[in-house]
Amino acid sequence: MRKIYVFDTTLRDGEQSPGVNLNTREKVEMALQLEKLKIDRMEAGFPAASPGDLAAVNAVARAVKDVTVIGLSRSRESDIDAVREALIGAQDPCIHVFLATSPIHRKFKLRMEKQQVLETAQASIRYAKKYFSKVEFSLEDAGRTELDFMAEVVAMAVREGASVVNIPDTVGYLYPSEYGAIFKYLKENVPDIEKVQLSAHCHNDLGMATANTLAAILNGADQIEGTINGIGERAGNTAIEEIAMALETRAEFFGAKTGLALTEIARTSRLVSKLTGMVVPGNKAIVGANAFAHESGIHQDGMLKEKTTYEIMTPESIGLKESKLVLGKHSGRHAFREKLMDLGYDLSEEQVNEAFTKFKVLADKKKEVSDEDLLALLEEKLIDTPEVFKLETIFVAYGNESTPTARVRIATEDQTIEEEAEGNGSVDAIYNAIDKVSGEEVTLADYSIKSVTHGKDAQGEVHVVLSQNDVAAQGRGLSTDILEASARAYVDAVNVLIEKRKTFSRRERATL
Ligand SMILES: CC(=O)SCCNC(=O)CCNC(=O)[C@H](O)C(C)(C)COP(=O)(O)OP(=O)(O)OC[C@H]1O[C@@H](n2cnc3c(N)ncnc32)[C@H](O)[C@@H]1OP(=O)(O)O
Ligand SMILES: CC(C)C(=O)C(=O)O
Ligand SMILES: [Mg+2]
Repeated sequence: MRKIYVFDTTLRDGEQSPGVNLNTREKVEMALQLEKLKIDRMEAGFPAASPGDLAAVNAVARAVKDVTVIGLSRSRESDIDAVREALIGAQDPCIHVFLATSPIHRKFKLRMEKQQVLETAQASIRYAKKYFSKVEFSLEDAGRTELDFMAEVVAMAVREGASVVNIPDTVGYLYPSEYGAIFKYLKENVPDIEKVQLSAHCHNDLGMATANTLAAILNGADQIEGTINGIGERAGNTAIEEIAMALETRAEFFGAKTGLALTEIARTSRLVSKLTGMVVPGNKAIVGANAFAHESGIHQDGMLKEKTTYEIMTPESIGLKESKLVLGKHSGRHAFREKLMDLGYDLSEEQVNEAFTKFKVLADKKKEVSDEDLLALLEEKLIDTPEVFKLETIFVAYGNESTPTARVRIATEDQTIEEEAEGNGSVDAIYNAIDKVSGEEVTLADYSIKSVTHGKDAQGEVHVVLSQNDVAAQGRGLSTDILEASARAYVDAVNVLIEKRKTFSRRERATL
């Protein structure tokens, strides 16, 4: 299998993303992660840009051990000197010199004729070769350069001893077959072309950076340049993770692979996003949050039966834990039942159907139904919580100069129990009395009350959350009297808690 060298320019072209500015510490942190990803070459910055960038490139050069560290330079001696200074201490230094070759850039930007471009590039490669054994030369805007002139410049770079010649589609203008054809043309028309590695460097202005880079590989490119998450100037650069996974997933088609440690992809992507502040879109290939998430019922059913029905690569292969089945309005019963099992609810067919109907009503109102939504849905008597305790009566004695006292009568399956207790307030007294009846040791984790109708006789709804060890349960009580609503909510939560405890121990037994 042919090896494709990976030239990462996250720290240089990636940093050219508007609004991104990495300090030395951040560049070093990223460089060390890129080293773990096992990229071959790393462009750490543009030392002539500022003293800060020069220092950052130097810090990276000294920090990484197993990667070639590269500094970018215009075709000017002063820029080359800046790279020399920046790469002091690098284990394997390389300089990247560039000059634009297209008619538009020659005429308007450089104000140079073809001959002048050729001579300037030649002089800079010669100067760079005095100090570096590895020199990469880029023909900026090669994509819009006349083929014969491009071949002339590439031939000169080969003669001058460049180790890599890069053919950038600087403005993301080309279509894959056109870009691929350039590599084929150079291979066939430039003498001694085998003495250099040919490199592909694409931008994503028309969304074709990945396709163009793959076309270059199919036509003999030895190296690809890109960034993690595809960040970079304007619409960004080729996303390295997309190339690596395309080659991996379609190895039989491309016959080439990178040497990347693929399981470091997700971690590297998260770090780049964190340090640059550039959020990865959910639908971004490979590293977007939805890249391994499935929402629709037919897909989820397929996934549950056989993952390869809807996944061409595994989340594990890029260092993620597992695929996600997201519950939403397009989901079906298979995924719904699976989720209930995950949450510890082993329900009958009839109960699942009842819960599923209510879930669809909720899913119509919400974009995504979370685990918490489902738990609330289930606890709202979607499963019949058996009433272990049934509140029959309460009596409360309260005076502002006496200790509140409550008496409750509660029925169980085979008896009726009455208990009395005092408390700091009326609700506290009621809850102490209920605790005496149930014998459960619980903590009141939350208590809230709201009126659900209007007027003086409004109904009050009390919501409580009780906890016991790792189990939490919610209860609701409704009454025109808030003390009764409080008592009902508490008894309801105790019943839910007892039922949940049973479910959890069933599940634990099942996993033993
Ligand atoms: C396609 C790419 O991504 S190329 C890399 C782009 N990255 C950057 O530009 C980031 C770093 N750049 C900078 O910090 C600044 O532009 C600097 C320090 C390099 C130069 O700043 P200044 O000297 O103020 O020049 P400025 O940026 O305004 O103009 C660029 C000059 O370089 C010239 N130039 C552009 N490319 C090259 C080149 N490859 N070789 C030689 N000269 C070049 C331009 O023609 C222009 O020259 P002029 O002043 O004679 O007209
Ligand atoms: C400096 C060069 C290689 C570049 O980034 C481009 O042409 O896009
Ligand atoms: Mg670029």
